[in-house]
Parts: sequence; C-alpha cells; structure tokens
Amino acid sequence: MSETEFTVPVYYDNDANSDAIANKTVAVLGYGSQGHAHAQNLDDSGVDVVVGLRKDSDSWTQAENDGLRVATPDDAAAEADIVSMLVPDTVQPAVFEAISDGLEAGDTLQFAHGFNIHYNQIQPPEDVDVTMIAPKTPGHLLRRNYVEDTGTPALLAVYQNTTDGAKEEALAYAQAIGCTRAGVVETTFQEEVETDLFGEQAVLCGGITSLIKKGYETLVDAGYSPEMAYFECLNEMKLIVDLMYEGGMAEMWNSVSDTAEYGGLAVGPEIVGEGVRENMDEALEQVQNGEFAREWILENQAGRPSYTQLHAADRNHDIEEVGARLRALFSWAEEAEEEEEAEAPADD
Ligand SMILES: NC(=O)C1=CN([C@@H]2O[C@H](COP(=O)(O)OP(=O)(O)OC[C@H]3O[C@@H](n4cnc5c(N)ncnc54)[C@H](OP(=O)(O)O)[C@@H]3O)[C@@H](O)[C@H]2O)C=CC1
Ligand SMILES: CC[C@](O)(C(C)=O)C(=O)O
Ligand SMILES: [Mg+2]
Ligand SMILES: [Mg+2]
Repeated sequence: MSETEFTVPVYYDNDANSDAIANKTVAVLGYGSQGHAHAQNLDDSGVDVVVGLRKDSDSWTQAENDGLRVATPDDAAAEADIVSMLVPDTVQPAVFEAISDGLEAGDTLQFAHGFNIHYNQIQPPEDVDVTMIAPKTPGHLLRRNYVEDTGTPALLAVYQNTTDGAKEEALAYAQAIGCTRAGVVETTFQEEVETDLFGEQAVLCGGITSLIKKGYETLVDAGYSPEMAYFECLNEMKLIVDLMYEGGMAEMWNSVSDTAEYGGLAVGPEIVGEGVRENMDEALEQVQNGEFAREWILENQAGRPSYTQLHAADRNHDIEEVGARLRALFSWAEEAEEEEEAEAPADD
C-alpha cells in the first residue's frame, strides 16, 4: 500500500492476497457493460464464476459462448459466496428481493456503485459483508485493459464487515478483474456515490456534452458549416482529452499553439465561469441531500417520461446526424466501431 504519496490508501497487486477469493464462487448478476467484463476477467484469473441472468435473456447464449456458466439470478446467488450486483442501478432493488433468500451468513454482497446502499433502496441482512469494487471506467475498457495486460483504477469500499475479511476479499476481487495493476483507492460508499453522480452529471457526461452542443450551436447559428462546427467542437475534443489523460493539462497546453494556450487560458474561464460553478454547487447539493436520487427513483416508478423525452431530443440533435455522416467517411472510425462491436456483448 502506498500511504506516503497519496492522501488516501492506494493498493496494488502486491497488497492483494488471491487466496481470499481462490476457493469461492462469484455470482455475477448481469452481463452488460460491467457484468461481462467482471465475469470474463474473474474467469481468466481462475476464479469460479456463475453469471446470473433471466431465463429469456439474449445475453445467456453470449455468456455461454464466452465460456461461462449461466444460471438464473436466484440460483446463481444461492450457490455463490460473493454476489456481484451488476444489473442497472434502477433494477437492483427488485433483483435483490429475488436473490436475498440465497444469501447466507458470511456471504458477500458486492457492488460497482453504491447508489442503492447509500440511498437505502437495498437493506442487506446484517450477517453478510457488503463491499464495493467500482472500476473507474466503462466496462468494455475494463475488459480490454485486462486482456492487454494493462490495468484499470478502481475504488474499494466496505459498508459491512461481519466476517472481518471483507476488505481482503474485495482487494482479491479487484486483483482478479485487473484493477490492482493500476491502483485501488480506498473510499466509502457515500464518497463514491456523491463524487460519481456529481462527476457524471456536471463534468464527464452531462457537462462535456452540453459544452460541445453549445459550442456547435454557436458556430452553426453564426453561419459556419455544421461539418466545421462538428470537427472543431466534438471531433478534436478526443485529441485534447487524450493529451490531458497522458500528461495532465500541462502536456495539452505544451502541445497546442501559444495562441491556443493564451486564448484558452484567458477566454475559457469567461465561458465556464462563476455562474457554472454556482450551478455545480447546486447539482452537488442535490446529490448530497438525496434530491436527485429521489427524482430518479420516482422517474423510474412513473415509467421514465422525462428520461424518454430527454433521450429522444439528444439523439435527434443535428450534431448526431452530421457526426454520423462524417464518421462514415473515415475508415479509422469504422475500424474502431467494428472493434467495439466485436467486444461488446449483445444489447439488452
Ligand atoms: N456502465 C459502466 O461502465 C459502469 C457501471 N457501474 C455500475 O455497475 C452496475 C451495472 O451497470 P452497467 O454495467 O452499466 O449495467 P447494464 O445496463 O450494462 O446491465 C445490463 C445487464 O443487466 C441485466 N438486467 C437488466 N435488468 C435485469 C433484471 N431485471 N434482472 C436480471 N438481469 C437484468 C441485463 O440482462 P439482459 O442481458 O437479459 O438484458 C444485462 O445483462 C451499476 O451499479 C452501475 O452504476 C460502475 C462503473 C461504470
Ligand atoms: C461516467 C459514467 C459512469 O459513472 C462510469 C462509467 O463511471 C457510469 O455510471 O456509467
Ligand atoms: Mg463512474
Ligand atoms: Mg456512475
């Protein structure tokens, strides 16, 4: 463990004890983005895995074709020592109800995101361990990184430790899916949930797409061609983000022209300024006080009316049509798409 270089404990391969999971069976419930990656990585690491899926699931054959054993969620959970809850957050409470009889004293209920524990949508029995290994990446990259022998950072949290071995077992699980190669950061369910929701809303998914769309609309409304606007505001985003990912903002600033650096540093904070910061504070408060969670739970109970509307409006934005046309012209984009499709499990 590295305690000196970071403000939080970070664990690596040599901190993990694979014996803590060696003779256990893991039920991976769900075979979507995270599920297929956890199941295949665990299996390749020699851990006994059973995938839990509904009888009529299209993914059933996919998982079997990937060499995995498959059972219904309740049967999988009943035979497992560790139940990894990798179905969508919104269906987890119902799936938990269906599998909870199969949880025995000393078993582990494990999550990749703490929403349902933190917001009390799942109340696990007191005699099981409750842990989290939350890879900080979409599932398809978790699998790709494992296969390519690189690692994926993850968060580890323990909510209930009835056996006294919860953390050791979670670390062994993280090692088996390839996360201790990159570093596993210890946190709490509360911190993971609040930072994850804030990050995906304000910066990663919500913030960046809104910024791109506003930039695109500004150029198109001013009479520039949609193609130019697409390249400038969306396509080049990846190249800029790649540079920051590799070497921080400094590497990005070093790679762009001095004109871009001056303009970016001088004008950027005028665009994303104090007003945005105030909006971010508000979004964070709604995550912290549970208002967002309540809204999302009620939205699902009502059959997702707002989600459906927002989803459709987003997919119908001009930028998607222009992007589809432009990406079709580039062989590199097609190759990347083919590669992604080959790796992805069947959609639900
Ligand atoms: N997406 C990501 O990369 C990340 C996700 N997480 C967390 O990981 C967890 C899983 O998310 P994610 O991988 O996105 O989930 P997905 O939406 O990809 O999960 C889909 C899978 O869940 C199955 N499923 C859906 N509903 C049910 C049900 N009622 N009963 C049984 N199985 C069902 C589907 O079955 P079928 O195949 O039959 O359709 C499918 O196999 C969540 O807690 C999420 O927050 C954490 C980090 C990143
Ligand atoms: C950024 C989105 C995410 O939080 C993730 C991939 O980590 C998610 O919920 O999918
Ligand atoms: Mg996340
Ligand atoms: Mg998330």
